[in-house]
Amino acid sequence: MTVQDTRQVTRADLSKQPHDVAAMFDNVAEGYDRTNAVATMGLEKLYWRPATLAEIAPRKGLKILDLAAGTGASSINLRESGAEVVSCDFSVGMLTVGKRRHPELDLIAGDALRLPFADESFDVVTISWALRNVNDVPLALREMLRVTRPGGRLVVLEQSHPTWKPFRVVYLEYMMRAVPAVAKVVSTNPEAYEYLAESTRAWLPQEPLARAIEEAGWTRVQWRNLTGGLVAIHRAVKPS
Ligand SMILES: C[S@@+](CC[C@H](N)C(=O)[O-])C[C@H]1O[C@@H](n2cnc3c(N)ncnc32)[C@H](O)[C@@H]1O
Repeated sequence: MTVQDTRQVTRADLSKQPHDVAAMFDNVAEGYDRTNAVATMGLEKLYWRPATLAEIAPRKGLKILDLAAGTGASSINLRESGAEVVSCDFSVGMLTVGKRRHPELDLIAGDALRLPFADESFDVVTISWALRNVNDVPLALREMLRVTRPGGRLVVLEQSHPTWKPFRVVYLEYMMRAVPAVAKVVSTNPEAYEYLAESTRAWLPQEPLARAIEEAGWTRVQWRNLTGGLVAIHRAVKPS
């Protein structure tokens, strides 16, 4: 075992090394759902997740992959619709908490860059607050395309860039810098929230992300801004 293997990784950096990202989420797993609720001032539960659910339009008969599903917070409502839901993540810590909170979920350990699923296995693939964390976004988008059936859909929920410039500057330059301070009060691992803020500031705005999705082979790419672009939902279809 190397020194690298034994150290406690409390946060990843913008190179998003998979080992560091997984270890960071292992460390925040227990408090993840609570910190999310506080840091988003309830918007996550009240608005952003329901809006994403509406885009996915889950129903009985659909087979849905919730990629990077973490503690299952993004999967549970999908499952309640009667759809068949597979939740995949590479943080065993997040999956362990997810299994304890939602024993009914079908949780599978796997890497977004090398999905453990056959081609064309799913009707819909969705990924919430996680595409930003992979270190090869085009490869992740191609992997999601591979496991989706022709005509199947992609739905991505992600932090984004506010559309009104004055607010964008305040949000990205000031409010994002306050996230670690809030996390110090509500999280046992505030360093991870420094990463959240940095990765949000460095993340692709709406249009470049739409282009990246298209370049990966998806068609009919569209997006919808929520709360002035604080988050955005991108959707696309796999060519038939
Ligand atoms: C911010 S959490 C989001 C969890 C969940 N989707 C939600 O909406 O609450 C990001 C998740 O992405 C996972 N993740 C990041 N990169 C990944 C990868 N390459 N493969 C699988 N999971 C990954 C992390 O382990 C973490 O659980």
